[in-house]
Amino acid sequence: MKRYPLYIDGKWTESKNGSTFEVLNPATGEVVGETADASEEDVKEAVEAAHRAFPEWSARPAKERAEVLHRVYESMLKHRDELAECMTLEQGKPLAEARGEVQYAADFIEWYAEEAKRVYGETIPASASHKRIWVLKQPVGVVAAITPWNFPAAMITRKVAPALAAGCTVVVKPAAQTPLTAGMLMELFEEAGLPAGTFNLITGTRPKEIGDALLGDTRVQKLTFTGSTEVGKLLMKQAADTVKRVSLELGGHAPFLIFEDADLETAAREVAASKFRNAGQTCVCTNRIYVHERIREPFAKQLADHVRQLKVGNGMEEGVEIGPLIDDRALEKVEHHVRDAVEKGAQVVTGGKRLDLPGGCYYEPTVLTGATEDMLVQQEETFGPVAPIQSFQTEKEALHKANSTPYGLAAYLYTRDLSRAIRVSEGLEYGIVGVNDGKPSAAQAPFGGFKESGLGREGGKYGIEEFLETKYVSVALT
Ligand SMILES: NC(=O)c1ccc[n+]([C@@H]2O[C@H](COP(=O)([O-])OP(=O)(O)OC[C@H]3O[C@@H](n4cnc5c(N)ncnc54)[C@H](O)[C@@H]3O)[C@@H](O)[C@H]2O)c1
Ligand SMILES: O=C[C@H](O)CS(=O)(=O)O
Repeated sequence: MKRYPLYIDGKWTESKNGSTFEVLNPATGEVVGETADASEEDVKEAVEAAHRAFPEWSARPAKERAEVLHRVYESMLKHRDELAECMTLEQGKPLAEARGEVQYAADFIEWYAEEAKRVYGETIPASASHKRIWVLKQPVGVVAAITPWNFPAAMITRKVAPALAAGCTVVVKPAAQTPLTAGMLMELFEEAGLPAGTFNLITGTRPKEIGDALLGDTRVQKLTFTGSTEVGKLLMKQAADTVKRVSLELGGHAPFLIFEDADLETAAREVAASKFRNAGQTCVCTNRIYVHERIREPFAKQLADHVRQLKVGNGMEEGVEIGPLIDDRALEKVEHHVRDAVEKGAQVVTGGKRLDLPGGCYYEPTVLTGATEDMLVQQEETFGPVAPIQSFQTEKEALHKANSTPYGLAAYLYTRDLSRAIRVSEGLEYGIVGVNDGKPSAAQAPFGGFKESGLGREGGKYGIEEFLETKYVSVALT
């Protein structure tokens, strides 16, 4: 069983009050680990360590910062199976997905190791002949990073990699459901030779207390948060008190538009790839499926046939494709959404109930037809393996329905008509659009949302900008 203290100022340390908490396996309910339960005092010490470490780390040549990140990248790949197993034990995703997440998480480290050396400034022709103007990019300072449970590795490296590359120092607070993967990552960063205080890890079961301590500390210049829109709004308000820079990666409610020229088998495969990844617990999962009325029935059959083949079970078993939901509360939300849909007239084509496997929070991968906009599945992020289908008649109607939500993270469409693909992609009010592609996420692309799905971008050349300030210097020649 894994056990991790806090990691503050280059040292593993118990929480000030000595308290710890257990980590449960969502597939079995068994205890799989234990970590320290931080208090406000521990958070203050972590921020102090990050503040103290900032001058040296930010002054290091970018090449040296890049070399540390490259060592972390190599180490993650070397320890991929151990990291994946740890992730599956505490989060539940199937091993194959967990191994994929380790690679995805490592890709951010690699990308920002390279990006560190390309933080360029510029010169601007001054309007006065005796003046010179140049623009600098400088690290913002101490960063507080708060991350969710559904991608225990990637949501940390997608923040820590650009922050460290830019010369910032960080305090990371992972979700209480998945602190063990964070601890393993911390070990790899420590082995890579990060200076003390550069990366600090705070785990705990009192997120508000920890968040209040981070957001209330004037030494913390930046908050980068990934999680629900509800909590994101709270933190954005809190950050205003000290005008902290804020990056928010929030909730999604992705539509998938299937046009009448779609290849049904391929379209069903892409919808399933988007919908059922991590048992439907990703921010970019398809939540709403809009199918042209002429192909609604054959598409629904195609998708249901595909879904019935999916193997549900403990993610530690090779071949399992759908693991458990993270906890009972998540399971009850999915049940509530399906019950509400059926009560309002939806039909269950396959699935539609919890799976009574021993100890776990399992729900059958489900396909519904006859969905209508008044149903909860069409209004809220289900965050579970439920695929509600409804039909549309025109492109304009499909686009209107797709955009009729406060969310704007990811959207998808399937068509073989290039003009339609371009027209609809441009019309979708979303930060990420997959055209015939149900899994568009990649470390080199700018991941982020419109509207209430967030602020800022993570990944690609854009992601490091979130950790940089822009300064210009004007020199009058004497
Ligand atoms: N846009 C993205 O990139 C992205 C990625 C993953 C997950 N998400 C979203 O995250 C949600 C699922 O993750 P979750 O259940 O962990 O979300 P959550 O908002 O409940 O928790 C996210 C993190 O915030 C912490 N937290 C909760 N309340 C807090 C408070 N008052 N003050 C400070 N910290 C607090 C939690 O402990 C956790 O570490 C979904 O809505 C999903 O769409 C978005
Ligand atoms: O759920 C959140 C992740 O950001 C999804 S992805 O793996 O980045 O697509």
